[in-house]
Formats: sequence, structure tokens, C-alpha cells
Amino acid sequence: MILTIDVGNTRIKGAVFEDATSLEFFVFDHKQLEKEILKILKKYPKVLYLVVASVGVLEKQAFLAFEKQVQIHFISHQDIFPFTNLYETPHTLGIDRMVLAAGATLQFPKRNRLVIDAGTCITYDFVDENDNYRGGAISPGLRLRYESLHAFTAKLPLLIVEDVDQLIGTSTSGSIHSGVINGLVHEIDGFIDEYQGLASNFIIILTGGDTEFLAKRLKNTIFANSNFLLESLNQTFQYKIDND
Ligand SMILES: Nc1ncnc2c1ncn2[C@@H]1O[C@H](COP(=O)(O)OP(=O)(O)OP(=O)(O)O)[C@@H](O)[C@H]1O
Ligand SMILES: CC(C)(CO)[C@@H](O)C(=O)NCCC(=O)O
Ligand SMILES: [K+]
Repeated sequence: MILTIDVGNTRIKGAVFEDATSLEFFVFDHKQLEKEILKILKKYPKVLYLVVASVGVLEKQAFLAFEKQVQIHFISHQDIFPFTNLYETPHTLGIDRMVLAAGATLQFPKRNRLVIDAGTCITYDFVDENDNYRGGAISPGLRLRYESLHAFTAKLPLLIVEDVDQLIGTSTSGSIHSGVINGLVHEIDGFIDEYQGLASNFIIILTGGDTEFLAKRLKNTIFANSNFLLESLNQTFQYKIDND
């Protein structure tokens, strides 16, 4: 059994896997790390490996407390990945993006893949049908857009995302919701359209904390799976074991 942990910029997510099957998913705050992991390990004593992907908020040291119970693998740029990395600065590419690219490569062979992770930031990652990682884009995530409108203006209130579907904002809050939600939806649909114009045979994968909210608003057909990063982490680790 494997416990995969995704340390994002906002939250920590985890999942226990028995081979390719996920048994349970967890979400918790950075402050709860030690307590929550101990709880999971107690519930699943068969977990042998703890596999961590961190965007940098936590380093390897944060996990050393579990070393007596499990073998820890901290995913890094030195690991073996199933794609050729054509990023001009491969050492600065986010570990989460590498894991997503690996998952897309392994799960969707011989396709052009675009992975869109709607988390704290929105990331776009393109792995072509020859398994070359080509790069993508980084833009502000849904919550970050609301927060930055408030943080960098005198008058705009801090709003949280609401299930509103309004083009013409008729109040301050309506205008903010329209700008943030429609802006992001158009951004994502626009990216998908442009990528699909570059090549055929595309699979578009949407993941991250805002998956459900966004999936139903997009005009394009996508494969939506909010657990894609954790599943990819499990696959990346299996791939490493099989190919090292
Ligand atoms: N309880 C929550 N706390 C924070 N964000 C949440 C919560 N529930 C849903 N979200 C949404 O999820 C988004 C953040 O996504 P996610 O949790 O995947 O980010 P993350 O932990 O920073 O991961 P990553 O760094 O991989 O993007 C926010 O834009 C927010 O709208
Ligand atoms: C863009 C984020 C913050 C998304 O989680 C992460 O992947 C990251 O810190 N990336 C480093 C920069 C890059 O990927 O080029
Ligand atoms: K993200």
C-alpha cells in the first residue's frame, strides 16, 4: 500500500492506494500535517511507502518523523519521468506539473495531452503525442483572482466564489463575480481552442480544487478528475519502481 501526499500552496491532499485502486482521499491544512498522517498510517497499517510531491511549501524534513513507520520518497527533478522534458528551464518546472505530465503520459498513450490544474494557480501543461513535455502556462487561480482584486484596490470587497451565472454584472459584487468567473472560463476555453488548433487527437484533463465548479461551465469537452494529481503521483512512483 502507498500513501501519496500532494503538498499544494493552499492545502495538503492525500490518498491511499492499493496498486492502482484508491481506497480513500484526504484533505487537510498544512498545520495538521503530522497529526493527519499519523491518523492515516494508524488506519492503514499496510502502507509501506509515503510518496510526496511538494510545490515547495514543505521540504523533505517535514516528513522525517514518519521514517520509522514507512519508507519515504520525495518526488524530485532527479526522478525518472515517462516524458522528455523540453522546458527551457527544466529545474524550475513545478514538481506538481511534472507529476501531472507523467500521469497524462501514462494514462493517455499516443495522445496530445493538455492538463489544466485549477488550484491556487491555474497551470496548463502540454505533453505531445511523442511524449515530449513542451511547456504551458501559469495564471492566477479562482480564489487568487478574488483576493487580488481586493488586495490591490481601495474599494473592492473580498468576495468568495458563488454559484452565479451572470454576464452583465449589475452591482459591484455582480461585476466582480462576472469578471472572475467568466474571465477564467473564457481563459480556459480559449486555451483549449488554441491548443486544439495546433494539433489533433487531444485529450484535455481538468483537475485541482476548482474542477467541479469550472467543468460544468466550459463549452469544451474535457476529462474532469479532481484526484488526477494524486492518481498521477501513484503512477509516477510505480513507473519509477519499474524503470529504475
Ligand atoms: N476548503 C478550501 N480551501 C481552499 N480552497 C478551496 C477549498 N475548497 C475549494 N477550494 C478551491 O480550490 C482552489 C485551490 O485549489 P487546491 O486546493 O487544489 O490548491 P492547492 O492546495 O494550492 O494546490 P495546488 O498548489 O496544487 O494548486 C481555490 O481556488 C478554491 O476556490
Ligand atoms: C505554478 C505552481 C505554483 C502551481 O502549483 C507550481 O507548479 C510552481 O511553483 N512551479 C514553478 C514554476 C514553473 O513551473 O515553471
Ligand atoms: K495548481
